[in-house]
Amino acid sequence: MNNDIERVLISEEDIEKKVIEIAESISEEYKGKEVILIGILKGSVMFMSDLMKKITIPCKMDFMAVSSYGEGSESSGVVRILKDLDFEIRDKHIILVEDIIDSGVTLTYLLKYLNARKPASLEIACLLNKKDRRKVEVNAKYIGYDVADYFLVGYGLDFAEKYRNLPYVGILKEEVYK
Ligand SMILES: O=P(O)(O)OC[C@H]1O[C@H](OP(=O)(O)OP(=O)(O)O)[C@H](O)[C@@H]1O
Ligand code: HPA
Ligand SMILES: [Mg+2]
Repeated sequence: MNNDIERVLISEEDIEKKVIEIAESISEEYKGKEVILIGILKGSVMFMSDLMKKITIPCKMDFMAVSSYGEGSESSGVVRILKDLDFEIRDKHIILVEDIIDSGVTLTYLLKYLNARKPASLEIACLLNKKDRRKVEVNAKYIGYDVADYFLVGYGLDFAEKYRNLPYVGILKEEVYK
């Protein structure tokens, strides 16, 4: 598996530091409020669980499953909801937790979908931001790292469902997906 990686872009140690920073900001800024973290399956799973463990205020977790990439390395542009929320989010403070913003299509769709349910607030916490690939603008309150336009895997990110279990974020060798 490691042989398919061109190089490590963000190490396990750096991810951990960044997760702690984001968790501290959230703990401070949402003090006294009830927060629900919504993880977007499956890519957000590692970030979601590490982040939640470092948040020091009471918070709940829920998940949605959507998919737009299928087996490929390019977004199809069509977002499908595979699993909806368990919780009612009206008047709640919501933080959407994502591994990566690429075209922005997934989060734009989700913001619109969730805003229709009238949460008290709706923000985004995302570990990776691939700005140069944006098709639709998305404003995320908490961003871990701005990254260049490489196809990335690890720490939840996959290619054809593989590599999610790598503990770092790495650049996938082009020959693997081209
Ligand atoms: O900004 P975008 O271009 O929409 O891309 C970002 C989304 O794509 C990936 O998910 P994917 O649909 O591949 O599902 P997964 O999380 O199960 O890997 C990633 O986890 C984000 O959710
Ligand atoms: O770089 C990426 N890697 C894996 N999944 C993704 N979904 C959007 N961008 C990426
Ligand atoms: Mg994916």
